[in-house]
Amino acid sequence: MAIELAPQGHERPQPSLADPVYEVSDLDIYYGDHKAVRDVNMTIGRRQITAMIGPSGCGKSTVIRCFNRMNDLIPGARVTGKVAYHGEDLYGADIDPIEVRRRIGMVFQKPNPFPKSIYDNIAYGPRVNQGRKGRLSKSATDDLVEEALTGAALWDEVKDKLKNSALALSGGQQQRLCIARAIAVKPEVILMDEPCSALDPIATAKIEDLMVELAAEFTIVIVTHNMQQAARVSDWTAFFTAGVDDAGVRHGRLVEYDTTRKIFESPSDQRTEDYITGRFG
Ligand SMILES: Nc1ncnc2c1ncn2[C@@H]1O[C@H](COP(=O)(O)OP(=O)(O)OP(=O)(O)O)[C@@H](O)[C@H]1O
Repeated sequence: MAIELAPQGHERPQPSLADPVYEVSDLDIYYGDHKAVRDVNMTIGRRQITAMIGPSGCGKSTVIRCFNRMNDLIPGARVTGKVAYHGEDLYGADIDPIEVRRRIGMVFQKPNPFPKSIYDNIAYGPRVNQGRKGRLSKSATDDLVEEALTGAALWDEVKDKLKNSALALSGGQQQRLCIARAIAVKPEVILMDEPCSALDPIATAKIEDLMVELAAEFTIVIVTHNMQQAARVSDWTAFFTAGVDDAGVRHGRLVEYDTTRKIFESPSDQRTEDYITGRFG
């Protein structure tokens, strides 16, 4: 299978971890007594696009949910090891997980707009964040809505129907709306868990282009089942797999993490090579 790396028009700077956003060390993640993922060590760089790939059940979603403490919402989920965010322990006692989730945006597999107008979907987050500082003025809100929809490459398609229900948009438009809603609160990081798996190839291509554009401003981590997608858009790729230990227990683990070029052109680990060449998974 030929895998195309960064097609024309996707010009990205050289991959760099010089400015780390996350430093993950010896991370193990449990659901109850089951250690679902073990020994994750990786650094995620600012304004890099980092893809997490691997066969079903290897723990990609479990790991990405640790990057904004979404796992806290799953009963029995807990972590050991460290997820440092700008050097600070994201799981430290003084860290407010709600604030974490406000600062680190997330886009899910299935577009999930609120059952509100397009405008209100975008205005909601900035209005909540404004909170006690008083109401956001109409013109400031209008500006924020336009800026976020433009940033998510949706403005031209919706600018004449901002009061219409978001649920009337196509799936691809809804997903771009969800991205606009995420960027409206000006996060530093956007986590995307299989953001294109419910979309057709044209809508997928638009989201891929958008990811590359957004990476000029945001740090992006994406889980994808689609290796071609990882190869096309990401700067760094983490390959996970699941294996059974001596006690017969199945754990997900990070096999190899490197630049996307290295992972797809000359992986160091045989398991990575088998996966990307389609011999496994
Ligand atoms: N909410 C949960 N409660 C208990 N176990 C879970 C939960 N979510 C995931 N797991 C387990 O954790 C392991 C990793 O699952 P996870 O969904 O993170 O893998 P994945 O690589 O994202 O899979 P997929 O590609 O199929 O989405 C699996 O063994 C799964 O059964």
